[in-house]
Amino acid sequence: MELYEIAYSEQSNRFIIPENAVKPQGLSLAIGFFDGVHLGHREVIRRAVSLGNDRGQTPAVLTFDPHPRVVLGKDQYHSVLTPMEHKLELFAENGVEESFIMSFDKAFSQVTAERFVRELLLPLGVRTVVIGFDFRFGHRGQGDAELLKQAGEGRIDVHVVEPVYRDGFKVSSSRIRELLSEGSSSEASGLLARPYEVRGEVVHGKALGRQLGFPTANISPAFSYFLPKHGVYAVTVTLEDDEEPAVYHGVINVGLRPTVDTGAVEPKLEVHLLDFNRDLYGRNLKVRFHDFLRPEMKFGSLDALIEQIGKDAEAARNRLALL
Ligand SMILES: Cc1cc2nc3c(=O)[nH]c(=O)nc-3n(C[C@H](O)[C@H](O)[C@H](O)COP(=O)(O)O)c2cc1C
Ligand SMILES: Nc1ncnc2c1ncn2[C@@H]1O[C@H](COP(=O)(O)OP(=O)(O)O)[C@@H](O)[C@H]1O
Repeated sequence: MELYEIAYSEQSNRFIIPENAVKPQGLSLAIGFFDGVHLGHREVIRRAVSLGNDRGQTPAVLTFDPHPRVVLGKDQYHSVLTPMEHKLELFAENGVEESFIMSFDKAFSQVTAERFVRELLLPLGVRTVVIGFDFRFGHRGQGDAELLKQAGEGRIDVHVVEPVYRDGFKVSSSRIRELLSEGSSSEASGLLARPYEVRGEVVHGKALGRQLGFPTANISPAFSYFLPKHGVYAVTVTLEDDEEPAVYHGVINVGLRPTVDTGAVEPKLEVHLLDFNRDLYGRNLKVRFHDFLRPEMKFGSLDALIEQIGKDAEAARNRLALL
């Protein structure tokens, strides 16, 4: 998949479009923020890919970085379900051949919807656009499907994907956040069409884990992730830099470790891999959350904690055997 970065220059009052991004055969473009790349997003992307393939246009995605809410100051501590690097992988897996990352800053947020169409989409050679039912773009979100059609002057065929429902709920990034914060990780996986994933590097902890009989790799998240409800989960783990990445089974605790830490405010992610005994310091891990096993608790003694971790490991083993 090709990747292009697009910026809006406040100084010259125009979009900076890489020259090789413009393709004569035209683009079939899905536009959106796509946090989570969930079932609804996949439908938007799938439609752009299949229309592109039918029409001889290159299937492409245009997305924004960072999230508009962060730049516009509406959400200072915004956390994401899928950082850009992961989103791009999911786009490629779904048949996208070109991705455009529009750098979202204050200057771009002032650009009108008409100008976005005339000065970016048309010059890029966009012939087909697919958006979700609630997608808005341009200054103050004034752009919608109707405006896209008008500003495209008949040269852009616009498709709107209707909401996708699951179990009576509209699939959305906020529904997925809600499910994750309730510990409903397997329901969240259903909406994501994959288990929720967090990536990060293994850092040193208090070296207590080995003493307890359960070494735990402490993960420092590589991005500002939305974290699931504090508690214990059955997880699968891949070591990113392994030549032939194997999938390991494990059990993770996400939380403040009230038994061993007092007054911690930053949640920790600590994973114990089953049937595994290797040094992981400095390695990059991908952790996939399967079942929620139990909430985090404060134990009266380390022995009680150790006993419970043993049970958690067995529960994870049993759940993951069913995968
Ligand atoms: C499966 C699992 C479950 C855990 N559950 C809890 C818990 O309920 N309460 C708690 O205070 N700590 C819990 N912990 C965290 C342990 O207290 C922590 O991993 C241990 O103290 C090791 O610390 P270290 O990695 O800094 O050496 C859990 C850890 C694991 C691996
Ligand atoms: N089965 C395993 N699961 C997780 N980490 C393991 C495992 N076996 C060995 N390790 C290693 O042990 C480290 C964790 O040991 P621990 O005593 O909990 O120390 P700390 O939490 O201070 O890093 C991991 O970072 C990893 O390098």
